[in-house]
Amino acid sequence: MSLGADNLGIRGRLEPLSVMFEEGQVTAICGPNGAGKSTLLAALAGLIETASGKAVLDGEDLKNRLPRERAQHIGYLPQDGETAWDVSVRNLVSLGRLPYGDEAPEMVDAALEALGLKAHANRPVSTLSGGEKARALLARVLAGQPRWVLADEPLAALDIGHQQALLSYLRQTAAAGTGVIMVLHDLSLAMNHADRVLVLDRGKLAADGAPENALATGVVERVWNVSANWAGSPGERALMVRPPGSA
Ligand SMILES: Nc1ncnc2c1ncn2[C@@H]1O[C@H](COP(=O)(O)OP(=O)(O)OP(=O)(O)O)[C@@H](O)[C@H]1O
Repeated sequence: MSLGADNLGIRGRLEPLSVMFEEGQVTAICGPNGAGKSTLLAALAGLIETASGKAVLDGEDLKNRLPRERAQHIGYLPQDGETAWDVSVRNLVSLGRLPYGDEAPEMVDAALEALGLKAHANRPVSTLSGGEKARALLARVLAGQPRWVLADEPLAALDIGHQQALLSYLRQTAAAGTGVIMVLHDLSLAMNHADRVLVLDRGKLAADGAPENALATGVVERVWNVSANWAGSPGERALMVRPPGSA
């Protein structure tokens, strides 16, 4: 059971790269703005036409899978996700069951619970705050119980309490065998919560490995062009970034 990129390239956005992801792992994709993180994630979900190579699911070209089958395996949360209709939160989350053609209320309830949305279930999505809406969109993905969760900056709009709750839920999901791949800008969260980190820089893979290696100070300084060092101990690291020109 695997998902990966086989010499996958997107002209002008991502140099051809080959990488395999493992189920049961939480992988963070990091890198500066424009590095190609969203492009890679969308290509792994089969949503972008590739210039070279392919996305591969269980050894087979993802293009050969029917869209419905693809959606059953891969749950994709885009950056700045939008909702097409102003439905209730519960109905939005139920849409995550579409690939299965059922409403599986117990899975919808579990997703609402996991994202702390039970109290909001009957509210129209248009009345939610930015962070609540981000959680509702992620709950829709989780309600489908995909084997792969591909989430583009799922934590960006969340307060620190909801960030931690979501990270621990994703960790549990991974422990149950799901592959979690997420784009993260917060390098401390990636360092403390990912099993593996991919660093992209200007469309190329700059580092790939355990967080302590892939996000080593030298990599951070070179790729993000900042002066930085890690404080704290493993699992509780914080990135200290110094302003340009300071000693
Ligand atoms: N639809 C598109 N057509 C052409 N170029 C695009 C398109 N979307 C993104 N790009 C370009 O591809 C490159 C990679 O973009 P991508 O969105 O993957 O970066 P990112 O690492 O996710 O950045 P950010 O951190 O800003 O979200 C950028 O130079 C971007 O301008």
